[in-house]
Amino acid sequence: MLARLGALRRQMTSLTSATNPYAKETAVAISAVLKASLVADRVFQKLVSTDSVTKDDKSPVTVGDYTAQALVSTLLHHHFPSYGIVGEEDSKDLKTVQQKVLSDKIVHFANWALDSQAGTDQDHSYWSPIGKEQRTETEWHEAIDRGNAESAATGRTWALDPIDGTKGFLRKGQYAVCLALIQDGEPVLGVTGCPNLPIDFEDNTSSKGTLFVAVKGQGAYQRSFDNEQLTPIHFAPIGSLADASFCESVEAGHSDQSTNARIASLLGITKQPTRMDSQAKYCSISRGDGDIYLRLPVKAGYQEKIWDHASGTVLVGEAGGIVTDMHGKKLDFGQGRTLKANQGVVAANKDVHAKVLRAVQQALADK
Ligand SMILES: Nc1ncnc2c1ncn2[C@@H]1O[C@H](COP(=O)(O)O)[C@@H](O)[C@H]1OP(=O)(O)O
Ligand SMILES: [Mg+2]
Ligand SMILES: [Mg+2]
Ligand SMILES: [Mg+2]
Repeated sequence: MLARLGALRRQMTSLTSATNPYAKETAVAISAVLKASLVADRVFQKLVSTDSVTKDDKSPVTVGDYTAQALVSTLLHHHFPSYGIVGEEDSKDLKTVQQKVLSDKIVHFANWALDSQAGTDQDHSYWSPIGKEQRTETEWHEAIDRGNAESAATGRTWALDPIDGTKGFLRKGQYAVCLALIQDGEPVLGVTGCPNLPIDFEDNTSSKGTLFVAVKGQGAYQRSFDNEQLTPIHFAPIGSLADASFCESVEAGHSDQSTNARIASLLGITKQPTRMDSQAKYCSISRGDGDIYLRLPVKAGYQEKIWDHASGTVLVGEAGGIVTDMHGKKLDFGQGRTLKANQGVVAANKDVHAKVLRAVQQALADK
C-alpha cells in the first residue's frame, strides 16, 4: 500500500521535482492555463453573438480570447518578467468607442477570475501574489498588449493562444487555451487546456475539461481540470497503417481537406477523418484517440502562427510522435511570430511518420 502511494505521489509530482529544469515554469503555466480555461468556459456558457468582433484579417475574437490573454499574461509577467510573451491578441480594437461594451465585459470577467479559486489547486498557489484586488480597464489592456514580443533563435519566450479554435468556440465545439515556453527556437514546455474535451474520449459520461502537460525529456501527461493527478499519455501503437485514423480542421479554409483524402487513400486508410477545431487535435493523437494530424496549406503563402503549434509540438514529441512541416523539416519557432521557415504540418506516431510524409509528398506531386 505504501509503495503504491509512493508511486502515485511520484507520478503526481514528477514535473515539479528537481529533475525538471522548467519546474517553476511548468507549475506557473498550469496555474495560468487552468484559470484562463475556467474563465473561457464561463464566457462560453454565457456567450451571445455580440460578444465577438471580427479582426482585420477577418477572423473572429471574443471576450473569452481577450480575457484569457489578459490573465495569462498577468501571471507570466509577475513570475518571469524577463521572458517575452508572443500572444495572439492585442487591445487595439478594444480602445474604440464601438467596442466599449465588449471591453467592459473583459474587465468584468478578468476581475471575476482573479477572485475565483481556479488555477490555485497546487501546493503553492502562484496566483496568491497577484491578489484579488480589482484591476482597471487600462491595466487589463496593458496586460493583453504584453503579448507583443517576437520569438528569436536564442533566449526564452512564451507563446500564447488564449483561445485556439475561436470558430469552434463560437460553434460550441472544441477549443483550447494553449501556452508553451520556447527556448532557443524550440518549444520545451507545453500546457493545453481543453474545456470541452472529456478526459476519456470513449466515455461520454467522463468529466469534461482536460489539461495536457508536456516537458521536453519529461514525458506527456493529462489530468482533469478538477484533479491534480497527472496521468502519462502515449500515442496508440499502430499495427497496420490502413487501420490508422487521422484528424483535420473543421474549417475547410484552414487546411486542405481534399489533399488529406488523397493521402488517406494512398495509405489505404478507409476511416473517415475526425474533424475537430483547435490544438485539441494534437492532444487527441497524443493520447491515442487518433494517429495522424495533417494540416496542409489551402492558400500558398499562409504562414502558420507559432502559438497555433508550440504546445502541441512538445506534447506530440513527448508522447511518442514526430511533428514536421510538409517537406519533413523540423518546425522552427525562433523566427518571430510565425513559422515562416516552414509550410504545413504533419504530425504522427514516430513509427509511421516517414511513411505518412512519403504519401504527403506523392499527393502534393500529383496535384
Ligand atoms: N488560412 C489559414 N490556414 C491555416 N490556418 C488558419 C488560416 N486562417 C486562420 N487559421 C488559423 O487556424 C487556427 C484554427 O485551426 P483549426 O481550424 O484547425 O482549429 C486558428 O488559430 C486560425 O488563426 P486565427 O486565430 O488567426 O483565426
Ligand atoms: Mg489559434
Ligand atoms: Mg486564438
Ligand atoms: Mg484567432
